[in-house]
Amino acid sequence: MRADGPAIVVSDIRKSYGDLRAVDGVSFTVAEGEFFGLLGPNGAGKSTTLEIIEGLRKPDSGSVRILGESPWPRNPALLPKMGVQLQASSFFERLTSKEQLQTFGSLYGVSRAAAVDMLELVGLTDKADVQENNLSGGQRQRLSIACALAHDPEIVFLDEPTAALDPQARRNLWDVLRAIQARGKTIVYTTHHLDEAEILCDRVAVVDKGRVMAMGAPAWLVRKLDAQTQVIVEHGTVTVEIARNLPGADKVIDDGVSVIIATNDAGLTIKALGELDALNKAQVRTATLEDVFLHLTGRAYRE
Ligand SMILES: Nc1ncnc2c1ncn2[C@@H]1O[C@H](COP(=O)(O)OP(=O)(O)OP(=O)(O)O)[C@@H](O)[C@H]1O
Repeated sequence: MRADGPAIVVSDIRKSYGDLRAVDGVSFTVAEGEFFGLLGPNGAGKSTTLEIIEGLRKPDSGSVRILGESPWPRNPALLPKMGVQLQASSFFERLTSKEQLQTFGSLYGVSRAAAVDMLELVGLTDKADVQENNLSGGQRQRLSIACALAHDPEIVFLDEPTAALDPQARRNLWDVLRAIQARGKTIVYTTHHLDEAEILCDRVAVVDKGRVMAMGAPAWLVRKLDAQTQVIVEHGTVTVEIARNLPGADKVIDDGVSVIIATNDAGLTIKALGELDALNKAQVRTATLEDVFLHLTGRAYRE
């Protein structure tokens, strides 16, 4: 039963492997059309959480509802509504990109033309007749996302789709993910790239050691930290003495290249620097999700 409720409801799921609590009481909801990120370092429990939600793994306890239904035990009614891309993608041998998509699509009775449309969405139209083994890593990743979308599901699960890609391929894939969301799909994805999650996700759950440490819009999580802003001006522009006396300024460091001013009121500090004509080449660094992670766990984030 479901009357426009959330697309996904996860309630207190747990999964242990022997003594290891891989998922230790995780709960969250995802709204329809939302881009939701599970993020955290390697081994945090993201994949296990995702696989439980996808109905690929049975939780020790807790429950999951997808579009109002339970994905476990295997629920055939849900399969056409879900697109799943696993961390290790597998393709049919020796088929071209187009044939891969048509084959995946045919499993769900999708027309050959509709399946091929997905090639355009992921920017692979010009590789339609290229065999999968001749694609680059980034292109193969895009093909595997297209295969997860071949049957036009409502919800798309992507496990580390940007892992192992170079920075350029990663950015290209961001455009693909945004295009998928623009089609109204609900996206749940895992990543260990905090910068990427900050840019792409409507909301994130920061996961560490099987637990959700914080959840919300990235900008909200960062703002809630109430961290200092750093205003960085070129060395020689202002002296440390002057910088320390600027309104809002707290700590000041001169490292010989820059004068770094940690401020509690960036607006006031920048205004005063402007009046001193000291803003040429200035940079402003605000807190990021990395600072949120550090604050939550007491350890620096390692990708
Ligand atoms: N089948 C399994 N048997 C035993 N331990 C497992 C199994 N699957 C996962 N684990 C362990 O559970 C923990 C969580 O793993 P999981 O793959 O969910 O983390 P993750 O956050 O997705 O990490 P990664 O980004 O490296 O994939 C890890 O310590 C992992 O070694």
